[in-house]
Amino acid sequence: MANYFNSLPLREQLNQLGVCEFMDIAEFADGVAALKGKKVVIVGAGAQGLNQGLNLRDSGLDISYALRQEAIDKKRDSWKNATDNNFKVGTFEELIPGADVVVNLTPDKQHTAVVTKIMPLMKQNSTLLYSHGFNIVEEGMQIRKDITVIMVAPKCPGSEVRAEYLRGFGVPTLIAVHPENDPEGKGLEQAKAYCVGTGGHRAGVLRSSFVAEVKSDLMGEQTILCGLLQTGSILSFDKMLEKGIDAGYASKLVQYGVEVVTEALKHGGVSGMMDRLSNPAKVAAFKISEELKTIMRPLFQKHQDDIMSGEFSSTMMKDWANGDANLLKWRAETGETAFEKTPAGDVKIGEQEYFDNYTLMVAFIRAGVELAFETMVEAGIKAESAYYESLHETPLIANTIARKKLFEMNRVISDTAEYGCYLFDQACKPLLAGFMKKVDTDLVGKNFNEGKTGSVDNVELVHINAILRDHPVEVVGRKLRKAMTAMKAIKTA
Ligand SMILES: NC(=O)C1=CN([C@@H]2O[C@H](COP(=O)(O)OP(=O)(O)OC[C@H]3O[C@@H](n4cnc5c(N)ncnc54)[C@H](OP(=O)(O)O)[C@@H]3O)[C@@H](O)[C@H]2O)C=CC1
Ligand SMILES: CC[C@](O)(C(C)=O)C(=O)O
Ligand SMILES: [Mg+2]
Ligand SMILES: [Mg+2]
Repeated sequence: MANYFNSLPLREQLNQLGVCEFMDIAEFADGVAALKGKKVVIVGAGAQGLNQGLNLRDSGLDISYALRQEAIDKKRDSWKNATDNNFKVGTFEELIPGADVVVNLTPDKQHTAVVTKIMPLMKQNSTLLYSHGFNIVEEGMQIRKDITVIMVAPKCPGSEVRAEYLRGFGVPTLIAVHPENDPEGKGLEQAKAYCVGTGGHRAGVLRSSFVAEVKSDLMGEQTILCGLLQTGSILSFDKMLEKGIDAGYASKLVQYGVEVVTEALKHGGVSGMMDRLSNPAKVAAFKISEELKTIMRPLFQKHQDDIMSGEFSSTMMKDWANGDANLLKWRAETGETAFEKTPAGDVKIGEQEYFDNYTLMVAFIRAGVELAFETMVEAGIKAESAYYESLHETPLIANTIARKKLFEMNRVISDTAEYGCYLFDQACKPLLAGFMKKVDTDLVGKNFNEGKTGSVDNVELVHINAILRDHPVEVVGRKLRKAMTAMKAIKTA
């Protein structure tokens, strides 16, 4: 097998990279009809598998789980997830032959092995569904030509796919049909029906391509969504300890601060988040984030370049072949950081205090969101796709850090995302060493406004507000958030 993207002529690469059409909710008027009465068999009952299955069943679809024999024999978590929720569970041999749609929600590193096993069992003209295009695009998996291959990719961790559905909302989703496998032309209707079943149509759906989804998803998860939230959290906590801030306070500020700060992002974009600062703090955060953008831009561009060229995928696949040596090493190192090992203190921190005492995280998030968006767009990814991957998903990842720190984030995201997150973190921390030397407690741990005159140059402030509001991520964001009519605010800590 060879990297599918690299096998395409440049013209077709750009064509598939540029597939991105915001779908009007009226296009989902048929609901789940295209899959009603069909047998949908999910392979894998993990973060995505279980939560998508719960939503799909609640949406009236026939859902069962095909698990590995050993998972059944040893009653592993996947078996417990499925049986505890009263789903029918069977082996590949028992369930795949009768399936109309087989949903592959196993880890990316297992896809080739899993698809090789299940494809011979799949009936003629059935459908294979992915939630990430890595196996098709980066590994170049060839699927039997009578099988329809589609993708429904939630831009969100599995736990939030379920949580937002239960709130009556959903998560932004990319849907796609693999152009090499749509023999009966039914792929798009089935992908739309599946998307309705997960609730994604309520949050916003992009008709995308396998190529566009992979190249944007890998970039978002490695940089702003996971990598920078990890690096920013660890550096912020270490700086507060260095400066003598109480460890319990520091831990709570970092663990819950990213959720509180990004909740403002969710509703008002970058400018909405920045507006929560005092004007003097906003000016400072703007200047700091400009400096952060300058320092980190080459790293963001390297990640995007390596994703486009296939260098990232081949590097990660070498680690797969080496028993996940780096993944496991970096996971262990993260677990040993002071932030991860220090419990949040039993201390009251008001919602506004998270903004006033954590200006640094606001600066990190503005820099990361804009950098990720700018880098994706300059690489040919369309603005709507870049928005979902750089801004909209950030608060949903922050929710996982608030739950149980970086451990929880890295547990619920995919192994692919976890590997990319560590890859970024390993490079970004030393890159920011010089910058962090200048950071003091007014930016992290104490109220920025304390002991300051509070004066602001009005002309400068008007200029900064215009720059923030006119950034392309804000322009596309205002349009997409308008479509998310049912989005619910969450009760933050
Ligand atoms: N995590 C996320 O939030 C997101 C993930 N995705 C994509 O969704 C897919 C699934 O990811 P995710 O939910 O994180 O995966 P998880 O690691 O959470 O779950 C994997 C599931 O697959 C099973 N499994 C593992 N290896 C095999 C195998 N060789 N054969 C059969 N079953 C196997 C596991 O059960 P057991 O080991 O017990 O057999 C488990 O139930 C990936 O393609 C990922 O990129 C997309 C968007 C977000
Ligand atoms: C952000 C990581 C992710 O892409 C996701 C939850 O969307 C993943 O692969 O887990
Ligand atoms: Mg993703
Ligand atoms: Mg991903």
